Amino acid sequence: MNSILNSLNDFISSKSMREYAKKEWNAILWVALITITVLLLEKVFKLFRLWSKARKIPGPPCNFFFGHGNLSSRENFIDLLSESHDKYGSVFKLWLGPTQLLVSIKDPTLIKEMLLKAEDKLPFIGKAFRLAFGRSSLFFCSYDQAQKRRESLALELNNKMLGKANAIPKNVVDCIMERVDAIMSKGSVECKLVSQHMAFTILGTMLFGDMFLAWSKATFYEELLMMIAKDASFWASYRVTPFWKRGFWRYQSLCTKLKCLTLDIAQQCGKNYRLFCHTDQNSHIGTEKVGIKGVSGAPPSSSVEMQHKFFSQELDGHGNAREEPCGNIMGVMFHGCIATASLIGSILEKLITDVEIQDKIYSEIMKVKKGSVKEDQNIQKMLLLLATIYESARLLPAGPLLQRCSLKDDLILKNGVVIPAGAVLVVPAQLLQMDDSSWGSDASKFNPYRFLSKAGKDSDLVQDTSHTEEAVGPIQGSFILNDPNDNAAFLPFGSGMRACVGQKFVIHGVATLFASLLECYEVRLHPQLGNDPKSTTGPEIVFVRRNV
Ligand code: HEM
Repeated sequence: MNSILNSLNDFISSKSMREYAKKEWNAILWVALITITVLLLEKVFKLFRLWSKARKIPGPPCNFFFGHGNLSSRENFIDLLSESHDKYGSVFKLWLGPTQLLVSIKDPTLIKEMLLKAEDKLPFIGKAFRLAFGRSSLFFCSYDQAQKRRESLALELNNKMLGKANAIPKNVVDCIMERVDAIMSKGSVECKLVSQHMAFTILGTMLFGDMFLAWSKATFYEELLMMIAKDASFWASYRVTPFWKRGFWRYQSLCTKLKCLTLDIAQQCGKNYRLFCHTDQNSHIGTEKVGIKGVSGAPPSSSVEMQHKFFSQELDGHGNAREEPCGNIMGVMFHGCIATASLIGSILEKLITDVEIQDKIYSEIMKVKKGSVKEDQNIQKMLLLLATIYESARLLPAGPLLQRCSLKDDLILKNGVVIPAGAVLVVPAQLLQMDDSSWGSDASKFNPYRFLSKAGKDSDLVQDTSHTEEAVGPIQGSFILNDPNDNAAFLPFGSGMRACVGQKFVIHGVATLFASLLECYEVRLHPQLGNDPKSTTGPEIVFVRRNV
């Protein structure tokens, strides 16, 4: 009897347990269903919000659900933007997909406003850096995450490095010149290759110090960086990271090698700094021991201090455990080398095509040198050289678009246009930098004098001095150099909240390099190999030693 009662009890309790479990399960399913519905409704609501706000921005009609995606893959996207701006005005929209809105802005005043207000970058750019170099804060899409590191790098670059007469030390320039001599002994050089090498040496010594010049793995590092640069955008363009592709893993192994090399040289730099500080600052032993070339006996310079600060922050992940050690160093090397090489290449090309300007810059360099008691180049006085750098940057073909977005808030421009949050904002910088309305009728021509004004009359810009008496001789005293950023259509370094933090450093560094280069050499187009239209490496050039 007892056993019957027990089994009846068990049956009832297991039945109520089952029912309880069933109810629990149903409740979980309901909660999941409600959550998914809320999330979907939120997405649909956001989509309607995006569509209704975007409706007010002019643009080509879009009858296809997937938008103008086919147009964005048109061979020359810049031509498409140019045509659409002519048709729809200074702000227009394109749908790249049902949820992807692109807004292009061409009016300089609106651009300035937008670049100040839109603080975030496109997730695509952050992804390219993250896939190659791991998580880092510089080049991160959200401004909040990048701000602190941006500010510290900008402060270190601008204050400490520019406190000196030259942005890059003389021994670095000498090292590059030695390399140019060695290349020249073999004949002509490819413009692209020599520019890349110059940029790499400038950036390497800026970040890693003088020991970078003697680093045996520097050539391999340069090759690795260029291989990664070739494929970075391609792998980042996948929506889902393509772990199943062999090519992706080959790319990842290149990135891992680069990380190991960066850690290696960064740790050596850290050790060097400590050794450097522990030895008697007035003795020569310290620097010889650690192999620092060309600075024997000098106390730790501000640039060495900067490197130490940069490395200690980088090696300990800048206090953020989620950051890849040295991720920012690799990012700066990557972006800095490519962009600086492109600028140096652009200057070299302009100098070989405008020999008259090259001769004038040479006279200017010699005049400044004669009047200077110090061995350092006095770059600030080389106005035509600096104006040539600005003008080459203006005509720089690299980076035709600036890209931004505002991840959280809508953007309201002064002209009343509301750009919904999450839209891709582009500025066709290349179009703007060659626009007649901002630069005059000779906008597409190389004319460095557009950045010079007659002294005493601020607004009196030099028009075309190529045939005037003044233009033949050096120009200091009678001219002043305009701030290129005064013209809102000067955007080779971007503008606003996410503008390039390396602008001043690069302009001064490249000027120092060219002042030394042009003092010793004339740069000429190779008479036979010169301009091969099929060449992907730029024109072949020769450096002809001057008889001084
Ligand atoms: C000729 C050389 C260079 C050019 C033409 C250049 C150009 C640019 C441009 C166009 C941007 C985007 C700006 C924007 O969206 O408004 C940028 C961002 C940046 N540049 Fe450069 N750059 C050069 C060299 C350098 C160097 C040498 C460094 C560092 C030492 C550097 C550090 C940065 C950083 C950190 C950013 C990212 C800012 C951010 O996303 O918050 N750049 N650069």
